[in-house]
Amino acid sequence: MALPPSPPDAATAPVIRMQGICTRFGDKVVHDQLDLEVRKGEIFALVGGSGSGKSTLLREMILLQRPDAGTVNVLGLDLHTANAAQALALRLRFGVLFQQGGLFGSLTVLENVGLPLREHRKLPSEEIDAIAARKIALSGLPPEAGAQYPASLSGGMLKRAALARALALDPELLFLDEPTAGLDPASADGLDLLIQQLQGEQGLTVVMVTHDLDLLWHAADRVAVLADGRVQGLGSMQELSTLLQPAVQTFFTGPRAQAAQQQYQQPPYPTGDSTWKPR
Ligand SMILES: Nc1ncnc2c1ncn2[C@@H]1O[C@H](COP(=O)(O)OP(=O)(O)OP(=O)(O)O)[C@@H](O)[C@H]1O
Repeated sequence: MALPPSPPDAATAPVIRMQGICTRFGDKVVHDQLDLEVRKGEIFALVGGSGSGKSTLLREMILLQRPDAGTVNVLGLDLHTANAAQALALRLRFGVLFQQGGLFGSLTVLENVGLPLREHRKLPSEEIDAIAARKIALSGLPPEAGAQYPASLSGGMLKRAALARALALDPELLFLDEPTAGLDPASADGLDLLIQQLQGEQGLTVVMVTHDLDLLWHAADRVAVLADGRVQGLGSMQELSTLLQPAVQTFFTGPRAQAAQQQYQQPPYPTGDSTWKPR
């Protein structure tokens, strides 16, 4: 007698499943029968050369764009057949940090972070401010940052404020488009740690597009390398480093790539510290 199918393992069940994705702009084929799965609770990175279709893929996951063919399923909802109400309900379950931050310059940080709550939750104003203040703290900003306007913030603080807003509605999924782009190394390192902390403490699934090799080595659980319209390699950076495909090897050759790998393999921890473990 045939055994019943085993139930999906909740720990590794896909929260995003893309199958047979084809995307074209005019004659240009960006995705060609691309398949991809993101598992619950992981930090998943999309990498690839310029124009390889990373941002387009991210836009297809967050309902900003439709592929020409294929299916996209996010948190159990098939985006192709979803109606407007289902799509809106899904949007409220994920947060997005766009590359430019996207904060409103005429609003304070506290008002910016509170905006999604004002739009989508019927809560008293004081409660919204209190939640927004908690998200600001969670994002590593000092409480006084809430009263500041975006123009007076540094690049690193702006990213954290935008992250606080992306977290306002307690998302299950967090999408990050080049989260460390344009940041000085110290701010970028701070954001690396924050992303890992959020994933660990809030149980978030994180999907990010990045070129930041340090972020990939230190934070990403799995990395998908896009080239020629498909995923050419998938795994941890350690696993990818053993693959020979040229599109994958790009991330492991050259002085910057090697410096990032060495830094990961020789972290600054006291020698003899047996409690330290690499991710
Ligand atoms: N709305 C659009 N209209 C026409 N072409 C587009 C559009 N959006 C993206 N493209 C093209 O699709 C290709 C993939 O773009 P995409 O932004 O997804 O690449 P990417 O991998 O994110 O690149 P980068 O790392 O440079 O940001 C590029 O050649 C781009 O010019």
